[in-house]
Amino acid sequence: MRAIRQTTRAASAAWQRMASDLAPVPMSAAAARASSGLSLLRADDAASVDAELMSSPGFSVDQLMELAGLAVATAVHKEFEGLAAERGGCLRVLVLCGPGNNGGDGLVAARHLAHFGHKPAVVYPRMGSSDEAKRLFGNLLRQLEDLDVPVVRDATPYSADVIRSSADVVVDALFGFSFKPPAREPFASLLAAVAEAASPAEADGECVRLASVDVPSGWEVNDGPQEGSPALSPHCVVSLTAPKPFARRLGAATAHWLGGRFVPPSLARRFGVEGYAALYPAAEQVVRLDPAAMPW
Ligand SMILES: NC(=O)C1=CN([C@@H]2O[C@H](COP(=O)(O)OP(=O)(O)OC[C@H]3O[C@@H](n4cnc5c(N)ncnc54)[C@H](OP(=O)(O)O)[C@@H]3O)[C@@H](O)[C@H]2O)[C@@H](O)CC1
Ligand SMILES: [K+]
Repeated sequence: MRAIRQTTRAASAAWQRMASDLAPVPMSAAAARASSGLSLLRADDAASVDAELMSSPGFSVDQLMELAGLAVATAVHKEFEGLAAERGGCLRVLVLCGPGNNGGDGLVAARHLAHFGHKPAVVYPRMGSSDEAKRLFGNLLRQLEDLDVPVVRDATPYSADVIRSSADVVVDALFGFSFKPPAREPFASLLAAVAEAASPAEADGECVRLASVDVPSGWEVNDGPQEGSPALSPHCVVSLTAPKPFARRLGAATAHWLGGRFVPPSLARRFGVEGYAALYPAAEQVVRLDPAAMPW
């Protein structure tokens, strides 16, 4: 009898061990995001994806920038279609371009916005000084000149009032995933002016609409707005390749678009971002993300 009880106890313990092995283990939030392929791309991983695209699939920076800038222009056009209709179909778009590739995306976007029938103007205070930067950005500037898009190199006249009176929409292409806060001049003053111009003016509640390319400039890529520096509140963000972790800090009122539909699945999988490809409808180059459907 005692032997039977011992055998029964041993069997029950073995069963409990087996049952606990089979029970679903609660997933960490990060593991859940990775398994859905909808991870957020931290700044250093975004730089790695960029570098790998240019080494292993052999993309040139011109190719990627062209697709990124076209996605930005398309998202801006779609997001502000209602406003454009109120303005007779043509928006005055002030495109603020920084010294790196985020600024290059802005130069490309300005060209496509002109082709879409809008009226872009570019502020481009500082261009990279390497031979490669001079070639790449020099070509983009010449292409804008051919379309009679004005390019201003001095940012100092751009106060909040000047921005409000000269633009319906501001495209913020000042800094992307390589930004390290705090912003230095002349960008710090320009950011303060844009932040003010994009907040409803007390007098009439009118403000320019602000679209940020990849990252709202001045925000830390992984952590979001920084205390003590002017924080942009964009109406719309166009993430490229995959959203970065700052996306958790976007308010519900901010439209979030995704573009940069060029990452091969094998590379995307290695960074847990392969799920974004399925969100694009048919041949669209951009998709408006539904925050409720994102695991972050
Ligand atoms: N695969 C993709 O997704 C693709 C991404 N693309 C785009 O590239 C973007 C990343 O471009 P990126 O690496 O050139 O860097 P970006 O953020 O433009 O800025 C670097 C510049 O800013 C400067 N700078 C930094 N901090 C500063 C400060 N506090 N105050 C003042 N200046 C400061 C820095 O100067 P430095 O500090 O080095 O002197 C340097 O000159 C990415 O977000 C996306 O938009 C597409 O074009 C192609 C495909
Ligand atoms: K930006």
